Amino acid sequence: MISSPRCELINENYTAAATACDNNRKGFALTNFFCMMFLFGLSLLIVPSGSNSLKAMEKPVVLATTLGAPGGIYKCFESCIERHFTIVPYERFVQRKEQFAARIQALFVWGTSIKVDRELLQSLPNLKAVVNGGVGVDHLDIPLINSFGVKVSNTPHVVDNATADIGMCLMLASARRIVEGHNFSKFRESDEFPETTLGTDVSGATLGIIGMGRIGYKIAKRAQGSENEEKSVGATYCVSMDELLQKSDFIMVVVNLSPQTHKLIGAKEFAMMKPNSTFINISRGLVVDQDALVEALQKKMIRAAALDVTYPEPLPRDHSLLSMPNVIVLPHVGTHTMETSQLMVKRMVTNALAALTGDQLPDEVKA
Ligand SMILES: O=CC(=O)O
Repeated sequence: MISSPRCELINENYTAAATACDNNRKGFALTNFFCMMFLFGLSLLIVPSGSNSLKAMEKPVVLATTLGAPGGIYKCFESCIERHFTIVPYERFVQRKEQFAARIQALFVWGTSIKVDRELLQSLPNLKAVVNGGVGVDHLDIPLINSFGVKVSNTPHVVDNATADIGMCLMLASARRIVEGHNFSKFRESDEFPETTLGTDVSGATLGIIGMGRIGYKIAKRAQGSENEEKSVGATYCVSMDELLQKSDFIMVVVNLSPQTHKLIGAKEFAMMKPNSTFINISRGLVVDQDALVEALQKKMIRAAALDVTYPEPLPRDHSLLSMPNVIVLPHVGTHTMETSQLMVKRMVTNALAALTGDQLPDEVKA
């Protein structure tokens, strides 16, 4: 077991983790950039549906981008928003800007579904808040948005469990070659599963978590399954990032994207990993040097990779990562459960209402 000075383990604001990150990537002093190793048992070292006109509208008007395809699952959440607001779908806004622009008071965005740039901000003179569904706000230029007198919020806390779950799913699925087995069963070209390689045990393995904020902690809980901060989860703070990379069987990246974490994991880091290790990314694609990841896999410096996030998203169809049987790639669905999405929409509504009444936004993200 390895120990280092105790850090503030649970960071109440996930986004603050980046700010708190050590700027000095060289030598990897991990002051606030929580890095854990576990030995665990798994030992851890619109528009309102009918009307086109806004004349008769009494509720405040918000601009909303669709979650998924237009008319897709986002529809389920409209009623939650429409209880308080009249929704102008972004697609409609684009066609009839002059009709809607002056009335819009809040902008509901999901990740990169819409570019909140100067041009858009200039076109919305009465905008008070950009409410983001999800915790990561790396796609938003907060200083720019704030310079228009517009506040920004995200949805921390409510995404933690779903995101931790996807990390565990990816770890288990990669370790036990679930996707390969599934693809063989469904699409097989011969009747023999190509056991050119075997899976690897999760029980008794060491999981290194890079980014010990709320989500990292939830992952630790799942991996260990017991009770009191790091002790309870069987965690040991690494003295250094190098140590984590060298000793972990599974390395899971959970940091948010910031200038300090951009390409945090690159050739040097992959070179330190064990040949039987599995690399898992549930944060943002740009936290990893993807070319270095491809090379590490091609040269068998690591066993496998499992990614919920890439850059770009989705990857081009001919991207090397997509043709590797030992790589799982998901389309960034870490928070995509019905329950979590519903909680996110509720938080977005709460934040938008606060902005409109001039109250403090409960989840305001400051630059
Ligand atoms: O990617 C998901 C989020 O930022 O919550």
